[in-house]
Amino acid sequence: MASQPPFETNFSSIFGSSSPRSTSDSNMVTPTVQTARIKLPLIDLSHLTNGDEVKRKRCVKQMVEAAIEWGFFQIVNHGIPKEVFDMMFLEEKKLFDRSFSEKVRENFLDFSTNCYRWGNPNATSPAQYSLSEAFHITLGEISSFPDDGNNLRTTVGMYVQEIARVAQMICEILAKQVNVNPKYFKNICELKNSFLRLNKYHPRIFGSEVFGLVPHTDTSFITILSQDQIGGLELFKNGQWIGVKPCSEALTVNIGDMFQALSNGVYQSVRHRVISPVNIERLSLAFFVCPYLETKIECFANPKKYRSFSFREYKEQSERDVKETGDKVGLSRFLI
Ligand SMILES: O=C(O)CCC(=O)C(=O)O
Ligand SMILES: [Fe+2]
Repeated sequence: MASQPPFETNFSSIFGSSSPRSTSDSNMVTPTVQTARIKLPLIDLSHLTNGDEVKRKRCVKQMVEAAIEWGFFQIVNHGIPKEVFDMMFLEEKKLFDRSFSEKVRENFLDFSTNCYRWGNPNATSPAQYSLSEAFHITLGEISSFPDDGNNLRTTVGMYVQEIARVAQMICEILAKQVNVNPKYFKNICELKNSFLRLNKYHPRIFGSEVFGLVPHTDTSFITILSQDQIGGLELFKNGQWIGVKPCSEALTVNIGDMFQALSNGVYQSVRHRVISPVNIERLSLAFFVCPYLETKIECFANPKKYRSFSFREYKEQSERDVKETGDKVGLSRFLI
């Protein structure tokens, strides 16, 4: 049974028969606006705990500067064993290799409704279509996962526990620098609304104007991404798209909308996208640190840039905007 979603049929049913096809030419072309491939600021987390106060302060400073200037950085020496990633990527691959008809089935592996996503049913133009599939797994549902003999539950549980520890440390550091009580992020593992998104990008079958994942900002406080060595992630900075070089052993961290709001716009939730790989698949794992739905997001600075709102309000507004326009409007809706 085929595991791949019917992207081509779906695409032509949304956009008609004029779907952009890949040609040998367009296979070679990356979107015209991309200009450079860079290494993000690389932060060595071992300096936070090795007892050298000068190095610890320098490490904190680097992280804060990266969050302000780039909204993105990479971290190494985070303390998560390589085997944890190897096991998680293996389980991710096995999950995506299940047949498409199984993956779309209601209650597949007891996952929550709408946890499996592919394409983009709300796309109003090819540039809003994503040539990828994803599973969203919230922390809250991991404990109720069935043990189906495939190690999925134990592996996801172990992965999330490790990532959440690193996420909490980063959130606390970033919070302190913008006068938010670090306790705000205490017990991230208890934050049942945080979730893991498993992404699978398919080899390019349409023209290069169809992305692996459409340009977006993350709704989270921060997102921690683990990716293979294929590459394709790009971020928007100073009016141009910049490709991020994958760096082995490193995790990519980016600021999401909630931290931009909480920091009164000091930290940047930067738009990013994924370019479809050519002739190869790409897997990634994104962990999104999110609050409870009723959590009020309110910055402590004055004058305030954004009015306060609940996370539920933000998500519902974004969902409405995506349905109506194919794209989320985001924080600009909450400017004072
Ligand atoms: O896979 C990637 O490189 C990025 C994933 C991403 O941006 C997301 O899941 O929000
Ligand atoms: Fe993202």
